Parts: sequence; C-alpha cells; structure tokens
Amino acid sequence: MSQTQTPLEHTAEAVEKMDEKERSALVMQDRSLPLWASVLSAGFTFGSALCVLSLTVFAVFLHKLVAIEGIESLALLLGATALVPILGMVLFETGHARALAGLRPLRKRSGAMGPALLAVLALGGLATLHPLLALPALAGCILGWLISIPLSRWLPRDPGWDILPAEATSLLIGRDQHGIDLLNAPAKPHAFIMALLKSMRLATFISSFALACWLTLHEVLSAAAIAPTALISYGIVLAITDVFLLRSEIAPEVAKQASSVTAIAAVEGDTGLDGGLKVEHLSVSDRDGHKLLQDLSFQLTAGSVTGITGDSFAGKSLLLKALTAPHDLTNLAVSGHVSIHGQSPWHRSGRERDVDLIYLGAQPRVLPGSGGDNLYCFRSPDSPRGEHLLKSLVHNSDVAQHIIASPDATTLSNVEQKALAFARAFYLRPAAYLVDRPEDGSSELLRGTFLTRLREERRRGAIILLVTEDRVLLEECDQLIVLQNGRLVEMASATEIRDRESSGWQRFVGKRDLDSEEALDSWICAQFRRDGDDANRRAVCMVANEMLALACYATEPGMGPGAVTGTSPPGDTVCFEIKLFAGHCILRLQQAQPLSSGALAKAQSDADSDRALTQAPLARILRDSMSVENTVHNGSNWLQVAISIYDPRKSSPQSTPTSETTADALNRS
Ligand SMILES: Nc1ncnc2c1ncn2[C@@H]1O[C@H](COP(=O)(O)OP(=O)(O)OP(=O)(O)O)[C@@H](O)[C@H]1O
Repeated sequence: MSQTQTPLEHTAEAVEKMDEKERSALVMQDRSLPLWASVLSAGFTFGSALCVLSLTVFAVFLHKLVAIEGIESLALLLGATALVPILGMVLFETGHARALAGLRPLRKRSGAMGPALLAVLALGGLATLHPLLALPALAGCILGWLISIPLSRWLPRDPGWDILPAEATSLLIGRDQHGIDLLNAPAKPHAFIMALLKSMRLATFISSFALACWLTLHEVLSAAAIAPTALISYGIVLAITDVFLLRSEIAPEVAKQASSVTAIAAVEGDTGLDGGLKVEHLSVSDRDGHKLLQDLSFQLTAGSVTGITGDSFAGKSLLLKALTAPHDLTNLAVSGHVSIHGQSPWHRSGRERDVDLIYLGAQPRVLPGSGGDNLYCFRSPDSPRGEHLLKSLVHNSDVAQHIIASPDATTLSNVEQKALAFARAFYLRPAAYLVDRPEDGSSELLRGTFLTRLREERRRGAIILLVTEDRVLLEECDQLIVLQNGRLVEMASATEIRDRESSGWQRFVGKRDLDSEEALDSWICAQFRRDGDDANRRAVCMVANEMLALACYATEPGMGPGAVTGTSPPGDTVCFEIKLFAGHCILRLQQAQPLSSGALAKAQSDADSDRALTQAPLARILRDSMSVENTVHNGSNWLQVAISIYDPRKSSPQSTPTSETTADALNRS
C-alpha cells in the first residue's frame, strides 16, 4: 500500500485482490456419505456383535465343564476369560464412534447391518446343528418383517407432541422453542408396533428354549446348549428386526427432499450462449400435479443484472430455489435444464469444485459457530479479504470486528446476519448470485453498500438474478423477467417494461400455439382481480382466445377457419398487451402485417349475419368486441380490440352496457 492511501482505499484494494492460491482454496463439496464409511460402520458393529455372541460359547463351556462335569478350577478361568470379548465389544463400540465421529445417522443405519449379517450366519449355524433349531428365529424374522413394514405403515405414527390449541397459541406467540423442536421431530412407530415386536422377540426366545429342551430330551442336543440356543435365536430376531424397523423409518433427509428432480439435456444445437446461466423448460409441480412453475426458459449473460418481478405467489422465490437446490423443494417434482457456464448446478458431488452460484435468501443463512467461521466458511483465511468485504458493507471497522468475533453468529442481530451473509457471498466470488429480497432485514446503509458491491461483481462478469421490490435495485437491472402464476409472461429490457408499465400497459409473451390459451387466460384473469370481476374476465378471455386462434391458424388472408397471414407475430411467439380504461379495455395482438381491409369487411359481414361464427375467429372477435382496428406502436403492427368491461364496485355485469351501446358511446365521444 502506498503511504498516501486512505484506509477506505486500502479496503477497496484488498476487496478486489484475490490471488490464485486463495481462489483455489475457495472450493465446495456437497455432503456425501461414502461407501467406505458404511462398510467400516458395518464392520465395527459386526465385530461388536461377534464379541456378544462369543459369550454364549463361554456359557456352554461353563455349564458343561463346571456345572455338569464338576471341574471347579475352570469356573474362575473361563469366567475371567469371558471378560475378553466384553472388553472387545467396548473397543469396537468406541472405535465405531471415534472413527465415524460426526456421522451419527450413518452409524445408526449402516451400523445395524453388522449384527444383521452375523445374525444370518448364526441362523445358518443353528440350522447346521439341527434344522429345527433355526425355525423359531426364522419365524420370528418373518413376523418381525410383517410387523415392522406393512403393519407399521398401516398404523398411525407416534408424534413427538400431540399439541393442544392452547399450547399451540403459546408456541405461536413466540414461547417455547423446545416445543417447536418436538413438533418438528420425526414421528416414531406406533406404540402397538413396538409392543408387538417386543413380545414377538420374547416368544422367539421361549419357543427356541422349549424346542432345545425337547431336542435335549431326544438326546440330539446337550443340556448346556439349551440357554445359549434360545439367546442366539433372540439375538438373531433382535438384529434382523432392527434393520426392518430402520427401513420402515423415513430418514429425515429423505422426508424433506423433492419428490423427483429430473435434469433434462439442453436443446441440441442451441449454442447461442456458451457462458452464462441457461434455463430451459424448467417446471415445478406439487403432489397433485399442480404446476407452480411452468416450462420456464431464459438465458442470462455474464455481467448482466436481471430482476424478477410479478404478483404475489407468482413463483419468484421458488424459481431461485429451484435453480439453486431443487432437491430441497420438499415434495415437489422439478424438471428442466439448468447450466451455468456449461456446468449443472444441480449436480451433487462429494468432490471439491468451484462455487458456481450462490443463493442469498430473504432470511440470511447462519450456521452454529462464530462470526469468523460463518464468514470464512469454517476455513482459516489466507487473507483478510473477507474482513475487508464485511467492513466495506457495514462501513464500520468496530461493527465488522464485533461480527467476526461473535462466538455464536446465530445470536447476531438481523442486519448483522444479513451483512455477514452478503460478505460471505462476495468473499466466495461465485459465477452467479441469486438474491431474494436483499432489502428485507437490511438497513438503508447496508442496501447502499450491497448495491455498490453488486456493481463491482457485475463488472467482474458475475451473473446477478434478483427478486426485489426495491426501486433502486430494480433500476440497476438491465432486464426484467415477469412471472405470473408460475409462467414467464415476459422478459425484456428493464427500461422497456418500466416505460410500458408506467403508461398502464401490461404485456404477455407466449408460444404461438393453442396450448398457450391457459397461460393467456391466467394473465387476463390477473388483470381483473376485484371481487365481482368474473364477467369481465370471461368476456376478455373469450376475445383473447379468439385472437390467439387467429394468430395460430394464420394461413392466408381471408375469413376461413384460419384467418389472416397478417396476424402471424414475428417468430414462434405471440405478444399481447392490455390496458384498462373506465368502461372498456384495449387488448392488442402484435402482428407481422396489418389485416387487410377486405378481410375485416368480410369478417364484419359474417359477424353481422351470424354466418360462420363458429369457424372464423375474426368474425367472433368482431361480434364480442366494441371495435377492431389495425394500429402501429413503436414501429410494430398491432391488431387492437376494444372490449366493454364494467366496474364491479359501481355496477353489476347485468347493468353493463352491451358491446354495441358502449361502442356507440365510444364512437360518439
Ligand atoms: N416447497 C413447496 N411446497 C409447496 N408449495 C410451494 C413450495 N414452495 C413454494 N410453494 C408455492 O409456490 C407458490 C409460489 O411461491 P413463491 O414463494 O415463489 O412466491 P413469490 O412469487 O416469491 O411470492 P411473494 O412475492 O408473495 O413472496 C406459492 O403458492 C407457494 O405456496
């Protein structure tokens, strides 16, 4: 640093500087459960179960040599030697926990496989001794399966807490966090299942005991083997039913997952954008098949800032989540193609790779750990860049120090947590930032510094996709994506959309296909949201659908089943615009060429004479509207239709003037 540099200049320089070493250290790796860990876990528990099993061998010898043959000296010797497998069991159990520390769910699930494997071997051993000896354990295992899998699915599960309304009120007004944890805890199998399993295991023990006694009576088995045989049968059923019980449990990570994630290949030959964020045919549906996001396709180039706008529940936040982590969308089915600079962000891997995109949710993500751990992702930083970034965001060294030094970042204030999440994202320098409502929970100062950094990142070539209602942030966007009911109704330059919307016009862009009818209707309905607007919606949808048909069936000029070449919009898309006025609305459809006056006149005569109305969309448009004309706006041709509407606050549809009377009124004016 030169002597003349101010501290702020110093910070700015440090924030920009990122050497190769640091860059290569900033990698990520998805959580994974390696196969070797599962095998190791099963190995440890197999060893432990073997130690327990070997105690039964000691029991046989003690019984036979000491109790029956009376070799007294062996009592102490064999008893003391039996301590060896007990010690072995302790060592295996401790080794299991130490070697796979931090992998408790894996220890629980894979660990059950070791005893189960030994149980199968022991079952074989019993069968070799005498085929009848394996029967109680075998029957116990079959019953255990019936109880733990089909029956437990049929019976309701036992929740952590069956909450009463008054208790729910206490929780909902912000008391008793532990109660919330209990409610979120996975439910256990029904108490009846556990009681049945317990009784079935005991039944196995006693029936095996009885069978061994009977075999001893017939001199097939030694008396010393009676109790060990019963214990081994009990152990076999215990180990195997434990595995069945685990299988009947839904692992929490599976319970919270998306029902399916289908990554489809990119459209072939579409090499329009090698770098950047490419989204093709992205759809998200719920369990009932209801589409929350419908077939979204768009591309964002490096260094661009794109805003997502739309009504409430349009799917803005869901889109960001689906792009980042589709597997986390509980019970939803996600499909489509998403790539960033040619790589799929959906691909999960236990291998280290570069951070391709970062999702910054409205709620900042903070892990239990210190502020420094959360900033540097639990690494020891090679440079103070993260700290400088945090300082530049909060504009205060003391606050930055306080955040970093905090022993538990979850206790930081909302704004501090938000600043920490922003600083971490900028520290990691991904190729793309997906940011949901950065203004929520941010101070005015933080919003300003966040925007400054965002500009720097954009200069570096980062892709920025924002859901925001903040005017300043929206002004920063080059382009906007407009979502409505999960559909992309428009994607255009931000200035164009802003200018049009400020003049009251709304736009819909869809595929030039009759399948777009549903999307078009949903867009029209979104323009008429007031109670009592139903008849308005119906009237405008009817005309809009005819206009869509006109655009889709365009074959040749004329009034036939198709309509007019002139209504073909450019490319494979249709573009509609609507503006509401008092008493009527204007709906217009972009067209390649204006309609010929002959076509219009013929349609008018059909409409007047009620001829061919079922066949000709243009005639039906003329019948259901106040006026139809060719217009030109911003250099494009439009088919412009005026439709009569009513104000539900002032009048009912019955009192609405008919198309003709309103048309007359319009003409008069
Ligand atoms: N995991 C989920 N399971 C079921 N439905 C979901 C899920 N996530 C989102 N949705 C539904 O998807 C719709 C869109 O939600 P989203 O949060 O994206 O809305 P939004 O456009 O961000 O709205 P707002 O501006 O009100 O925040 C909502 O109806 C929501 O209930």
